[in-house]
Amino acid sequence: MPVSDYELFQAWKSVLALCEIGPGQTVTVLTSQDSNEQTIRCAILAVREAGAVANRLDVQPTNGSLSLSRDPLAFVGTTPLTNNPAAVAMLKASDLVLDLMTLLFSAEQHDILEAGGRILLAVEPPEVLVRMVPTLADRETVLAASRKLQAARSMHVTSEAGTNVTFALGQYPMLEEYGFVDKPGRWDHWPSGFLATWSNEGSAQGKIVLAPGDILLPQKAYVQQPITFDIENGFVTSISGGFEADHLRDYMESFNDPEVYAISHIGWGLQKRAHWSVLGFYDREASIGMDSRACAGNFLWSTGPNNEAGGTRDTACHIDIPMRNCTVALDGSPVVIGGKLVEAV
Ligand SMILES: O=c1ccc(O)c[nH]1
Repeated sequence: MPVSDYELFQAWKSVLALCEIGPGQTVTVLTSQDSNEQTIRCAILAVREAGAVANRLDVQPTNGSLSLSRDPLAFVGTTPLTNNPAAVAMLKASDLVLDLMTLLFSAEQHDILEAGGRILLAVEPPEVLVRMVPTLADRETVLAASRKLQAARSMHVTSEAGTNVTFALGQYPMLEEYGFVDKPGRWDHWPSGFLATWSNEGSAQGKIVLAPGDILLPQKAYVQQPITFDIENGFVTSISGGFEADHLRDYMESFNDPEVYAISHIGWGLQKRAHWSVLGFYDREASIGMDSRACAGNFLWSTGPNNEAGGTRDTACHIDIPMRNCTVALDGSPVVIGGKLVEAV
């Protein structure tokens, strides 16, 4: 169901205020062929309303003939900024980049952030953006959880379906996603509301069992039958189950890259305005599935790259797997029990 330009304009206004955008600053809206026209229009209006310079950089799409999925997060690493120094220079010269295209997991995103830039990704449909406009309370929730994760040296995840996996922690930074970029060098994603990190290299050990209703992204599917992942020394060593396991294996094997089986970010959802059921109401290509990634109480793990965290793995294949009904414990202390957040007392 659509939202009006007025609603989306107001949402962008509040996001830009949280990003502390004002007169004297320059914002570049980065777009490509799949960018949403209403989002572009309302973002630029809101930037001008804030008194900042509004530029638009439209880049040519890439990877279309390489990726087996049209989801922008299905094939990561190379982007229209790869080997495009003129475009990177413009974005580095901007105080804020509104990424309506998807740079996530690219070396160029890293370069721009390293140079002190700020990047806010926003590619979900306008009504999803409006429903989950970020708030200062979202930031407090994510940062409070992050303080616990930063202090932890191990994460243990279990479920009645049979998941029993451990991760050593401490080698990599936090991925704190609360929907706005309030300081130089920061990337964030609107909508979001979840926390993650990467497990220490080679440390993930155990088994993850998907139960019916757990989600595969970019497949945008609720699994209907169990899928079992054996995990040894930080890599998935086997994927077993029925048709969905075969389909996932076939897709990952198509990259012909052993790094696709590496464990990527691990964490849990904190956003109470995100809902598990949303995926079932959207066409596969209409959304990238942020409700599934952010909904409060999920255990979100993933496979593939760790360059986002300063690691060396930059495989193009990234699978995000949000799970229900898990118990997530940090050094033995649970933050999620049976798929429900442990509310801070
Ligand atoms: O916001 C995101 C989206 C996808 C992902 O893998 C991480 N963070």
